[in-house]
Amino acid sequence: MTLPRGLIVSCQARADNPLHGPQFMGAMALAARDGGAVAIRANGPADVAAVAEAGLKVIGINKVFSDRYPVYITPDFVSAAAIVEAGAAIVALDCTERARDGEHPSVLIRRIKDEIGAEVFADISTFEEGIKAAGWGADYVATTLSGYTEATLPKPDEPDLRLLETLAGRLAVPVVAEGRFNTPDLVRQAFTAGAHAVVVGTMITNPREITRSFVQQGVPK
Ligand SMILES: CC(=O)N[C@H](C=O)[C@@H](O)[C@H](O)[C@H](O)COP(=O)(O)O
Repeated sequence: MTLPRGLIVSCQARADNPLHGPQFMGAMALAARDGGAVAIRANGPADVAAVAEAGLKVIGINKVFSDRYPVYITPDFVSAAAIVEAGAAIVALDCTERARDGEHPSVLIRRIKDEIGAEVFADISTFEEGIKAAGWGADYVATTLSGYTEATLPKPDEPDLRLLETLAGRLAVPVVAEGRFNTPDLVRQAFTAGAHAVVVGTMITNPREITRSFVQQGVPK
C-alpha cells in the first residue's frame, strides 16, 4: 500500500472544457500539491505524464467511451498499460460487473499487478462490488461510481457516506471516498466514516462547474 493518507485531487477536463489539455492539468496538479494534496488522479497518458511532474503519487485512469458498453474508466489492459507507461503507479479502473468489451475486472486486476507491477484502485458503486473487487486483489476500493450505475441511479447531490462506512467497516484494504465530496465538512465526515483518503475533483479543479454553482445558488433570477 503506497497511497498516502490525505486529500487526493482529481485533475480532469474533458475536450469540451476550456481547461482541457496537459498544460492546464499539469498546472492544476502543482497548485493542488502546493495546497497540501497527497496524490493526484488524472485521465489519459498525456495528462498523467503532465501531472506526474508535481512529484506526487499519481492514480491514473484512461477513459475510453464506447457506444456499446457502459464501462469507460480504464476498460481494458491496453488502456491500463498506457497510463502506467506515462507515469502512474496506481491504476484506477471500473470494477463493476457491467458489460464490457473484453476481460473481466478480476482478470484485469491480476494482469495489471503481475504484468506491469502497478497497484489497482477499484472504482465501484455498491457494497457487493466493493467486496468482490477486494477479493479479486484490488489494493484500494473507492466509492467513485456510486450514483452513476443502474443500481445506484438517480444520482443524489450528496456523496455516498453510507457505502463508504459499510465498506470501511468490512474490508482489510484501504477504502477511498470519491464522488461529490464537495466541501471540507464532507471530507471530514469521510475520514470519520473510515476513509483512508478522499478524492475531490469538480469542486477544486473545474472552474466552469464552480462558477455554475455560484450562479445557480447565489445569483438572484
Ligand atoms: C463517475 C466518473 O466518471 N467520475 C470521474 C472519475 O474519474 C470524474 O469525472 C470525477 O470528477 C471524480 O470521480 C471526482 O468526483 P467529483 O468530481 O464528484 O469530486
